[in-house]
Amino acid sequence: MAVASAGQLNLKEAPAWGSRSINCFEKLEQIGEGTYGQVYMAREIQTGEVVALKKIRMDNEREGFPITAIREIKILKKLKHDNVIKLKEIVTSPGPENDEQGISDGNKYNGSIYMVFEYMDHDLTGLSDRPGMRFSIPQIKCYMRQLLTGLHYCHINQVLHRDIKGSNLLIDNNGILKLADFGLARSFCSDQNQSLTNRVITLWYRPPELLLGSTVYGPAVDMWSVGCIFAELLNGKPILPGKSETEQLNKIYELCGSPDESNWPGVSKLKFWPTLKPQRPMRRRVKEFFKNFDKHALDLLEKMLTLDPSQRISAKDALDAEYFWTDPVPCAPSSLPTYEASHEFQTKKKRQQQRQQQEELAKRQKISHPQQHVRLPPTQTGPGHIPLRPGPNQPMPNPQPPVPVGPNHHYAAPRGPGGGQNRHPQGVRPLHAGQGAGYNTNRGYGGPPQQAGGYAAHGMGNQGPRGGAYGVRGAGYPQAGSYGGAAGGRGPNVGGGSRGQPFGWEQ
Ligand SMILES: Nc1ncnc2c1ncn2[C@@H]1O[C@H](COP(=O)(O)OP(=O)(O)OP(=O)(O)O)[C@@H](O)[C@H]1O
Repeated sequence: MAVASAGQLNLKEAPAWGSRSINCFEKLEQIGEGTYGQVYMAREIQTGEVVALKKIRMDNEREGFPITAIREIKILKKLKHDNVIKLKEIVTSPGPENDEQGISDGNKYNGSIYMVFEYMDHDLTGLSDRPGMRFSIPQIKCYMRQLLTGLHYCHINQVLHRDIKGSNLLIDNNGILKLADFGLARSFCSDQNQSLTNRVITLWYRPPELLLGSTVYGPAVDMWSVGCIFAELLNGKPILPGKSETEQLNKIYELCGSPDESNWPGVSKLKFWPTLKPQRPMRRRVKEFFKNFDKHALDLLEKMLTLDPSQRISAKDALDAEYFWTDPVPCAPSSLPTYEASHEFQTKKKRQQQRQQQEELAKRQKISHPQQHVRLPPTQTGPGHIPLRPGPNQPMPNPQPPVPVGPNHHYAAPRGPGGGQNRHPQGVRPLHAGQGAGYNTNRGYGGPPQQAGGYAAHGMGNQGPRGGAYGVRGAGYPQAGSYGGAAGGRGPNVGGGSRGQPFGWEQ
């Protein structure tokens, strides 16, 4: 697997704009709806190849072509890795287009522009939300390792993703996971304290340094999000589903303890410290909240959810963590089961329809408790396998739900070496407001409601640094147990990346 050396990217080179028309493709169905525009599954007429078309929304753009799209194209043209989505080409439509209802897309620039991507069968959120879906521990390890491998590649190529969340992690039916949606990504210089906006990353996955107003930062911001995804996979639902930035920080304090100058030197100098600092000292309770996670999973999680970004584990070091090297080791992607296509947009739509039907039924029956959406924790068996009977390590109900994630939440029980459990939600996207903060890492790399607070919500081979082979599947693990929490959908993109705005000034 290609791991590019630092400096390999030339982000200044203009992307090669496609000369082909959208008419070379036949749209099959809509699979995504983002701040950016719609995403369609489509077929290339000549070759029959199935692709994903992402339409670049122009209607909000007072300043011409959106800078986020320019960044995404430039960055994706240069990133070439099995765990990063491949941008195949750009195509244009000759004139204004109509949607399925025949309504004009309102594009004052007449033509539309589409990014053509390789098609991926699922996103992690859509896959997780499939009814009855449960991941196995080797499967979670497999996804986590691919996520870290792709992110490590981005970081050594001086690209920050800045919107890691389940719906931006695409998975195909060969078990390959790819990082997607580079609309908020930025190139960064590890040796310069460039100021970047702190209004990035979907709220639930946003690290404390950004919430506290830091504008000089680096790869550690993505590693916080990875920690949230990891815990969510093991936990069965999002771990920090804040509804506002203040609530988000409070949830972080409750879980990770209160930051202070002793555990995070410099924290009290951050812009929003005076208003958003913890109201009382709180102790770190990660181990307590997730006591059913196995030891190696917890060790790694602790290092990802480290408050001080300069002490947070890097993607490279995470790949070396014992977690990935103890049984059950990550399974090979090709050994994972295949699933019917599942994208967040579709699973959400299906859920909405189901809810409506249930509400109607309840109205008719004068009962008002429509069923909540439930996510299941991981199994302890092989990938994708649903045991018929719970095993001895069935997850125990948490006596006191640690993180305010929802009613009836049960955590999966610890299992043998290396186990975890999982599942998750989503968040909101920040608007780029403005600048960035410092990032002081000692490390090698240069080191969610959906909108809140005025933001627009809106290979494998995958070997880690140790290069080991995939191996053992975790056969014979006991089932992780039932998971009762309501998944609560994907959270607010509160303050996530600012996509729907004029962007020229955003960092
Ligand atoms: N290459 C692809 N293959 C299959 N599905 C895709 C692909 N790219 C995107 N999608 C689907 O479309 C959704 C939205 O895509 P993307 O995140 O790139 O758009 P966006 O406008 O930036 O959305 P958001 O504002 O939610 O981040 C994804 O979550 C995924 O379900």
